[in-house]
Amino acid sequence: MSSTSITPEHPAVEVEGLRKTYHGRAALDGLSLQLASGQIVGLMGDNGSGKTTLLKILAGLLSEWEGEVRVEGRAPGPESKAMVSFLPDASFLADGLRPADAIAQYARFFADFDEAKAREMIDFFALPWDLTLKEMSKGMREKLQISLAMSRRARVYLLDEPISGVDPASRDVILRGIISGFAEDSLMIISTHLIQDVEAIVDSVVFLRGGRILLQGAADELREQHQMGLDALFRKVYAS
Ligand SMILES: Nc1ncnc2c1ncn2[C@@H]1O[C@H](COP(=O)(O)OP(=O)(O)OP(=O)(O)O)[C@@H](O)[C@H]1O
Repeated sequence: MSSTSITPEHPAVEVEGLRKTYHGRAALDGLSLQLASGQIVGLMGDNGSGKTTLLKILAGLLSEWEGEVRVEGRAPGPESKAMVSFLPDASFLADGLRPADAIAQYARFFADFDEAKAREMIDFFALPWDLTLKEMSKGMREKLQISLAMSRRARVYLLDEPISGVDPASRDVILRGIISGFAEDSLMIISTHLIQDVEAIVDSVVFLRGGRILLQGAADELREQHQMGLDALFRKVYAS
């Protein structure tokens, strides 16, 4: 992906000395990170390592943290939020909505939302137009939410565990949908435990542990340097 990207003047995401505590305990502990656009980044880490906390801060959904955060050169706020499409790990749509209602809701909320693209993705995923979210399976809901999140013309896409809880065949379909929706000059960060599943689509990875970066780099370089796949590398560095 990176070979066709344009080089922006500033990284799409810049984080310096980011610290976030909950009840005095650090979820992010002085984290620094710079990510250029034009790539898909795998954000990986064990349970509680701070992935969701980081994504929520980048999405402008959490306050009361210390450090410097810039998204497309702006501090998290209304301006940065307009450029960020965030897919939370839990369902965020009302149970009674059907796909067309959800599309209408997104169109009202987001100026950069492309309704036609959302319809295309929903058809790509072969989702039923007549079912409400409540009547859909978890995998179907996940696909619908991904269709909506990917149909914004955002500069930064933040996907929190987009393939957790769906069967392996659906994971592949979801990842294909995600790639088809990815504009190559934007930045996408995908948090996941399922490294093997995303390995083929990520350009670079960030491994978190205890709210800090354990390892970061281009996927190809890490594979070459360590002579192993990212999944094996993850297991090795987290076991040590
Ligand atoms: N609302 C909250 N109140 C208190 N503690 C929280 C809250 N949200 C997160 N934490 C704590 O912050 C730390 C980081 O949590 P976070 O959800 O960011 O990790 P994660 O890497 O996304 O984990 P997982 O892989 O399990 O989803 C954990 O210790 C968690 O208990």
